Amino acid sequence: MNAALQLDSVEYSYRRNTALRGVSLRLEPGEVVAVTGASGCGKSTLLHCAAGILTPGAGQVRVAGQDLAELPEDQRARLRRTQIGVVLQFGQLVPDLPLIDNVALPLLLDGHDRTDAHNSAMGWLEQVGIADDAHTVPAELSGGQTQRAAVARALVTDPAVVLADEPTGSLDSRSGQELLDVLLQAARYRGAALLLVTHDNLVAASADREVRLRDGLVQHVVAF
Ligand SMILES: Nc1ncnc2c1ncn2[C@@H]1O[C@H](COP(=O)(O)OP(=O)(O)OP(=O)(O)O)[C@@H](O)[C@H]1O
Repeated sequence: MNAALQLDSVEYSYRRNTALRGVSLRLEPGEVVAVTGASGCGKSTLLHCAAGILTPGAGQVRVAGQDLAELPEDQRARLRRTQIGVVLQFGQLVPDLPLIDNVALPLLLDGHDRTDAHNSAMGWLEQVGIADDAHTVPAELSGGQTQRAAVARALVTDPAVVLADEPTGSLDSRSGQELLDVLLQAARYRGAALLLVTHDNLVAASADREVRLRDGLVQHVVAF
């Protein structure tokens, strides 16, 4: 069976600054992997390569069996839109759009009917516990609420892979734990593979495996 996400010998350099030196990683559907390591070791670069935001200088990234580099641009964009959900530290929601529209956006961009998209968005807002805020704009909500909406938006297309870069980093510990629970439950419930970049040992311990990077290489892997 295809891995949900597979990285083979991925290298990436920012001009002369080499951030990844050949990282390989495989996530099965439903698996949760934490990527840890000191600041600057390459965690975010790894996540951005997995998301197709950055193109590796060498190596391969496969999502649901498809090599991102081999797809024509329009198919790659569609794969990214439908099979990869991304949650960043500060939700990245559209500020002027009510939550329901923010969450429905990936479906609308993919050509779904407006009513269906809104129904799915509402279902996800319920699942992450903020259905009452569906018609509120992000600026009027707390960081914890907007991050929940970001999780809903990342999952609304039923992606094969969810990539989260310090998703709890802007939250106090209680809101952070609640958000993590929402993310873990949602990913496991749907069978999405979850790659979680974190500095936090407690967050890492909630994963199935911890992949520790050092200077752009996998230093070691811990299975929990
Ligand atoms: N846009 C950029 N231009 C040049 N160098 C960069 C850029 N982004 C990251 N780097 C460098 O690449 C290396 C890896 O950075 P990256 O952000 O992936 O690390 P990180 O482990 O996510 O760090 P942090 O935990 O601080 O977020 C670092 O040396 C960093 O300085």
